[in-house]
Amino acid sequence: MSFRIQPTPPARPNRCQLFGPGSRPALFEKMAASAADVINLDLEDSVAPNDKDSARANVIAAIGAVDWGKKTVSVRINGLDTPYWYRDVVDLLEQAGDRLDQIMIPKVGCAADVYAVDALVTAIERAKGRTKPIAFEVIIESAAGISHVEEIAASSPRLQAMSLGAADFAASMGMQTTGIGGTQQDYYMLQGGARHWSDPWHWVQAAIVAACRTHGILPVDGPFGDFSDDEGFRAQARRSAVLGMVGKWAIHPKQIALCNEVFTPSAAAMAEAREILAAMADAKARGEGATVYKGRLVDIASIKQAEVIVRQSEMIAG
Ligand SMILES: CC(C)(COP(=O)(O)OP(=O)(O)OC[C@H]1O[C@@H](n2cnc3c(N)ncnc32)[C@H](O)[C@@H]1OP(=O)(O)O)[C@@H](O)C(=O)NCCC(=O)NCCSC(=O)C[C@H](O)C(=O)O
Ligand SMILES: [Mg+2]
Repeated sequence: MSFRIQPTPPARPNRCQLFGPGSRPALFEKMAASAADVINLDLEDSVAPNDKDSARANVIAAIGAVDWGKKTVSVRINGLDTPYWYRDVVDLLEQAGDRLDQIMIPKVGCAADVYAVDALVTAIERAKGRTKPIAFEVIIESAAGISHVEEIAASSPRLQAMSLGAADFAASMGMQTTGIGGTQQDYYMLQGGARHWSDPWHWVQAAIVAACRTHGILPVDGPFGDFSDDEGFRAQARRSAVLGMVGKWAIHPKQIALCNEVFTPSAAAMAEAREILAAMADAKARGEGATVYKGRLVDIASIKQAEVIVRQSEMIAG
């Protein structure tokens, strides 16, 4: 146990991050009208190289023109291994108005990647007199990224969220799959001739959650490619929520309600959390640190567990 108090992550809903290509401006109003908490306007991998300049211009215009309501507005810039990223940052910071909340940095491999973007953003903010600091979110989607996940989580006070990008991650790791997240047919164990599927994303998600929780960052699950498979999405999202992730990406509007369903504590979960808090308040009044709730042990750690559910629910309710 450390004497340091675990930092609290940003208190904003992040159940669903809806992506849309910057090269499809016809989608922007639909994204704004959706029930997603975070909007990710993409300049990176959903935009073809010939469309990079026009996509950037579309996004800058839309940030000011569209009514985004209370959503967090984030733009995914191009990777630091491309010739596009510096122009993304310069044009966004110089031309987009204050409605821009966040920049998403893809394919982060080490803390210095975030430092480089931070230096450029800081210089432009000062030069242009921008008073609202731009927040960062990063994607862990490479072998280097997961190897350096803890230093990345500690890399900048601007950093608010960290996502797993399962597609690029799989490619970087040389994983034998073309699926984006979810069950992998060949990842199973045999017992008595029966196949038991395991979760190849589990270890990387757990590493991301631990790094995020250590540094007060929101851990987020990335894309689930098969947007026709609602049950597959739910299963993946539920596993992520149990591991401590606060939300997931939607790459199609069909997935927004699924995200919100899984990452909003249910009425039953809330009722149980409140009952545990009440049981522990009674125990405290009796001078006890532990008691029995529905036939099982609850103690002072149970208060913290119940408070996670209550805080999530209250924050979402606003
Ligand atoms: C996946 C899509 C290309 C599908 O587009 P489309 O064929 O137009 O879908 P539908 O015809 O089924 O659309 C039905 C209606 O919904 C609207 N729509 C579609 N997409 C969106 C959206 N993203 N936001 C809001 N509204 C949307 C359509 O206009 C239809 O509306 P209507 O006609 O009025 O009924 C497309 O969804 C898409 O481009 N999705 C986002 C792709 C993206 O951004 N990808 C990047 C993130 S994933 C990634 O990069 C991998 C990651 O980095 C990793 O490494 O893992
Ligand atoms: Mg990617």
